[in-house]
Amino acid sequence: MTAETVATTAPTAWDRARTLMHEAGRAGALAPVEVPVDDADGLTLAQDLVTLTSLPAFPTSSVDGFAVRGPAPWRVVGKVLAGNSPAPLADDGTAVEIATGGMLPPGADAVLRVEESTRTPDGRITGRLRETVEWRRPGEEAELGELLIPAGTPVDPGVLGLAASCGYDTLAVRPRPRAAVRIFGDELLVQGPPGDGRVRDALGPNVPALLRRYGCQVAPGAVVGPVEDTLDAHVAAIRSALAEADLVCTTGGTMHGPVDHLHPALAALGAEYLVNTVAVRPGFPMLVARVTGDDGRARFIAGLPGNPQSALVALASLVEPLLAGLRGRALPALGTVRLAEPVPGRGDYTHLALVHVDAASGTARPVRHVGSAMLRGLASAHGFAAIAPGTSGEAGARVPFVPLPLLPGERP
Ligand SMILES: Nc1nc2c(c(=O)[nH]1)N[C@H]1C(S)=C(S)[C@@H](COP(=O)(O)OP(=O)(O)OC[C@H]3O[C@@H](n4cnc5c(N)ncnc54)[C@H](O)[C@@H]3O)O[C@H]1N2
Ligand code: MOO
Repeated sequence: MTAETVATTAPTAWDRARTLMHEAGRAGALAPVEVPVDDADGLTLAQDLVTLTSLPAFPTSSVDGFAVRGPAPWRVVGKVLAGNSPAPLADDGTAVEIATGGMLPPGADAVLRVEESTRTPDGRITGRLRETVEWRRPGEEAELGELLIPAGTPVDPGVLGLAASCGYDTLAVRPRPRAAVRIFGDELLVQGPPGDGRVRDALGPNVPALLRRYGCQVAPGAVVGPVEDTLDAHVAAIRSALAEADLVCTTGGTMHGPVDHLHPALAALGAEYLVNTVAVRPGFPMLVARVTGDDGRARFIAGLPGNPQSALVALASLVEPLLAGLRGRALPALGTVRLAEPVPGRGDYTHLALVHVDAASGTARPVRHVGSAMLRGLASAHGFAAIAPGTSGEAGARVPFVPLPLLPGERP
């Protein structure tokens, strides 16, 4: 389907559109790069994390005390701190003082806790050994060569720590996709209150912030708008964005009004539609197209509708799965919520209804102010409850849930 085809094609079913986007992203997944472990947070593993040593790599005391050999009492013959490589304990009745994390000397057969030790009159130590083992044996956590985490897993601080602890200096990861944003609409103001037919650009601040939360890098200068409402200006704006980005998000102009130039601009750029309209409300005229660069690599253009809530629906429905694919990640799984109140369906379309989720009970309640031109409901919601085509959401029903990319502590 080329961009000459006007939107007379049937809209793609919403769940199908998510899968299509993820597949297209995977087909164009960004090439892996090798980065220092410290720089990998938030990226995606492009290699299996296989441990380079046993964990622990050597037997380590798990308490401060004495590593002993044979029966009590013991003569203290040395000291082992964490980081030392100790000499063997050669004789029964000897011990070394040992710190937590210290390597157990060969020959030691138990560790006595310092607080459970006493001195004998001749200066030896004695005490009753616990039944439990007071050191960690090599390989207890992982054996050398064991697969700890598979490629495709998001890297988070836990993964970083594990990678370092089992010997990695660098990791092969898929980088953050580079995103650019082009805002269309001559009616938009970029400062001051709206009035006299002009509205404030809400998407210039909103879309780049969301793209970052979906894992993109958005360079300074990568957000441009409002772009003049002419076809030439649209083509030039998208072309300059394609030169610097893996994903270009445009806002507005997805319909076929007198100043909606997106479709003709895509045709002029030789773009190929992957999805052109989706059977979802709000957000129906959303689209994603692909162009192949001179370097043979695919780049993507996501046409987000101008109505602000619809733009966000398009990000959550198409762009998030596309980015997951580009980053080498799995299609984000949808959780579910239980509806606290009925939510109407939207006929043949999926209805994405903004809801507030009660953290304790997991139940979802529709928020108010949810017109597609509104942002008030969005700013108080946790995500969208998805009401399938041909159904309506009954109170008590469990339905799929598309979360907004919120951080811990937001929207308590
Ligand atoms: N004849 C029809 N008209 C419309 C239909 C339809 O089916 N038939 N669908 C409506 C739907 S649904 C949507 S969604 C919008 C999509 O329109 P566009 O993507 O072409 O967007 P615009 O026309 O440029 O703008 C729509 C609306 O949003 C405001 N807007 C645009 N950009 C911003 C921004 N950055 N910040 C804040 N507000 C913005 C703009 O002023 C308009 O009010 O089309 C319907 N029309
Ligand atoms: O897609 Mo439009 O969302 O209903 O405003």
